Amino acid sequence: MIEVQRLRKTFNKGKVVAVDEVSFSARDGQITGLLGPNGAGKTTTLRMLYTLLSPDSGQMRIDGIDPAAEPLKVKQALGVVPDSRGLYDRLSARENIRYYGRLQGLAKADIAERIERLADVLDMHEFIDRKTNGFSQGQRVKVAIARALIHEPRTVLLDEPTNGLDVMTTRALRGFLQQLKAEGRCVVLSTHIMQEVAALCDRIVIIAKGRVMAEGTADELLRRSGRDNLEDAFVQLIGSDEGLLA
Ligand SMILES: Nc1ncnc2c1ncn2[C@@H]1O[C@H](COP(=O)(O)OP(=O)(O)OP(=O)(O)O)[C@@H](O)[C@H]1O
Repeated sequence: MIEVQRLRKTFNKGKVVAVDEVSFSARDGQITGLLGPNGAGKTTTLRMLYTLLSPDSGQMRIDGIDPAAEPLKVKQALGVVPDSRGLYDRLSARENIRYYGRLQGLAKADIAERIERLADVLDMHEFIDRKTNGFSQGQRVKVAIARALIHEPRTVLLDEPTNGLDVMTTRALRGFLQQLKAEGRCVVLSTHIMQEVAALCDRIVIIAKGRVMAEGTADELLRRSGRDNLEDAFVQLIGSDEGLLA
């Protein structure tokens, strides 16, 4: 469970307000989507949650833990797929994932067994022992996801996870995220693709210009906007369709 209250982050000595009093919650057993155009503040919000940035003000709790006060504890509780997938190119996929398992303090045998399981569900066997240098986008995302999940975190944050993926890989990834949800995990993803939130998310947090414009289920957002399709509802709630992809 994630709870965010009045989170604020500025850059360039306060001139750029990236995140402006953002509040939302994300529950276990649900997929929550942060939907917003480019530059809305999605990545900055996620970075604060996973302790890469510290907020100027506001509160965050992940399963009751404050990332600012207990960053190590939060790192153990979270699985993160960041926007830059950041793999070690000279290591194989298996070595990349194993390295994270070791950082999380897992036993070698457990890591080996979990890598096999993740390679099965993410269909990675064909490339698991190749160096990641030269990997396709889809292969890189799969390694980043396996790496994020090696310690079986309760909460999973994914920054634009389907960016650059083809239709088949996107479908497979969506199925995988549904599986994480069915296991009772709290899944939060950011995207600027409307179809993605419509297809996948139980709750949608619409962000634009650093602010939450609306939050709710797809049905609630439709009702609130008075529109009969999500695309029109999003445009109505954000005030523009600039930067959003259908
Ligand atoms: N390190 C930084 N220094 C200065 N400005 C930044 C920094 N990081 C983010 N910003 C600015 O903060 C705003 C929000 O950026 P952010 O990356 O959070 O948006 P986003 O919603 O993730 O967008 P996208 O969909 O393009 O990834 C933008 O105006 C961006 O230029």
